[in-house]
Amino acid sequence: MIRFVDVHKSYRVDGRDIPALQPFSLDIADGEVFGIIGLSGAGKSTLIRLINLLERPSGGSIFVGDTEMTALAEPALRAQRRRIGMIFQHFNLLASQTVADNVAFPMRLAGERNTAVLRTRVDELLARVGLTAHADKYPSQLSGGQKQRVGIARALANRPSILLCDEATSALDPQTTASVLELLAEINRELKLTIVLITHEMDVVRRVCDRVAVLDAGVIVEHGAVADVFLHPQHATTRRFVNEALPEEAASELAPFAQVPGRILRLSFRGDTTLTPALGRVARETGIDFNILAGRIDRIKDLPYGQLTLAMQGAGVDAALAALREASIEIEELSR
Ligand SMILES: Nc1ncnc2c1ncn2[C@@H]1O[C@H](COP(=O)(O)OP(=O)(O)OP(=O)(O)O)[C@@H](O)[C@H]1O
Repeated sequence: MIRFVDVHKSYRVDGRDIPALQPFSLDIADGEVFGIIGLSGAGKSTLIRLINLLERPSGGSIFVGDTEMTALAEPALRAQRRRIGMIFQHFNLLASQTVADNVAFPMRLAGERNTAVLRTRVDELLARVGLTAHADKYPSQLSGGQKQRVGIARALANRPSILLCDEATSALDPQTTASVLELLAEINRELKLTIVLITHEMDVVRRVCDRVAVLDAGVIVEHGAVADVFLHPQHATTRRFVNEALPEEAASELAPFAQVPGRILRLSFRGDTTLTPALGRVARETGIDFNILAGRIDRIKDLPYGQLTLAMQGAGVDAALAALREASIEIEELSR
């Protein structure tokens, strides 16, 4: 468990304290993928760097497991930091060292000198990230996605229990982003590692995170299970992020429905309800008519979900809505 208790952070600039994070408390559970999303300057980097105390909080306590990080002196803190791996937007690899030496670097730093041990571990890590054939290359000979895989292998070298990802896919194209996110999900599943990632893209959150916190100007305005936040965003900033990830839905809300007869409804299906023909059955049973205006079927991490915006008409609409709710379909009435 990573636990923030009444933590806040200000930076001192020209003798003045500039607040970066307002007081907050937050728990991140062992083994989960936790996303922190926010616009530039919202405080994401500050928040993630508090976990390994690359930034010290101005107040409050931070715990990793049973250890109060904020109470540790420098040598003990260095030892604790080895339990926390980190990857970065611009990879931060050593240009003059090979892939294998980059991966071995944190082990050497931790005092490992046995070349056989180092080689075995490096081989194992490079196999995990799919770079066995690239061990003797230099970073400049690799693509962005390959560099980030080296970054991931290096971050895992000392067998951390937490992996911090600081905008790890922001410099990558969409296809490479997808494959790096898939690798992070696999590492989370197989190594049971806790992953905390910061991003400004809701799609990154949708693909890999279990829970998410939304940061807006230093304040956590919303946090919860990704499916809940995604399907029912409460805060204006969250809605903006969700609309970026679901452009068709956003467009459908703006479409001029004035010409369409009936009540405009948005139905959300999650998990098993996406697989049942509930809408057809309810329409037959209640005699309503419906006209589909927009829709999408996708996944939130491993959870299939669907959203349909439709116009529904007929005497049986209220009975139909009750029957759909009975079938665990969420319904929102959209105003025109
Ligand atoms: N070392 C620093 N000294 C002074 N102010 C800082 C420092 N680091 C960050 N800040 C300020 O703190 C606020 C939060 O910055 P932070 O980098 O945490 O945000 P962010 O959400 O990660 O932004 P980005 O996505 O642009 O990296 C900003 O107003 C920023 O200018």
